[in-house]
Amino acid sequence: MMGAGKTTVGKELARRHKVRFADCDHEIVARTGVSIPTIFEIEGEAGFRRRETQMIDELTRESDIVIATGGGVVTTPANRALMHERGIVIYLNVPPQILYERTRHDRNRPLLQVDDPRQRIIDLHHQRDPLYREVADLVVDGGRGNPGTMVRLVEAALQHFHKSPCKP
Ligand SMILES: Nc1ncnc2c1ncn2[C@@H]1O[C@H](COP(=O)(O)OP(=O)(O)O)[C@@H](O)[C@H]1O
Ligand SMILES: O=C(O)C1=C[C@@H](OP(=O)(O)O)[C@@H](O)[C@H](O)C1
Ligand SMILES: [Mg+2]
Repeated sequence: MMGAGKTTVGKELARRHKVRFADCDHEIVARTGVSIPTIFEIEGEAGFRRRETQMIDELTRESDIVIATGGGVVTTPANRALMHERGIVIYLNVPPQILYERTRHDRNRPLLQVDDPRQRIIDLHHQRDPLYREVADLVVDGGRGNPGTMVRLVEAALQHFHKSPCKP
């Protein structure tokens, strides 16, 4: 979910393991030359989702990479299939109240620019939680732990996890 720490934790995880890090949103911004809110404004959420699917397809072809997705990536079935087939998918599960506290001052997430962002987060979390669980290989529960703690929880979960390579 937005505010779970995908960008922060993913970057640190990649740094510690000396592999490339890519943030799907940042890659889209770099390619289009405009911000996420501007893409939503001009092309709507549907336009953003098309760009997101294109980027997930590109990034998941790479090896030795940690990819932070945007929180809405799971709403597109094609993305769920690509992630599941090509990667080890980690769901950072963080309670809505903490997600709200972390995102309340940020203006860069168009879906939260509403009258009641706290309720919006509760609703999105409720809708998406089953999808996150469907696609995830690992669920890491995080709440008050700092980013370093989250990175170590992810590493511990990965240590005991082995996924067979995908079939051609
Ligand atoms: N474990 C954590 N503890 C405290 N703050 C965090 C933690 N993880 C992320 N943050 C902060 O929360 C905000 C959102 O984090 P971010 O990595 O952008 O989340 P996401 O990419 O999942 O939306 C940032 O300000 C970040 O510094
Ligand atoms: O949850 C979502 O639908 C979104 C999450 C955002 O990324 P973060 O999860 O990194 O905030 C970004 O992709 C866009 O604003 C939409
Ligand atoms: Mg992010």
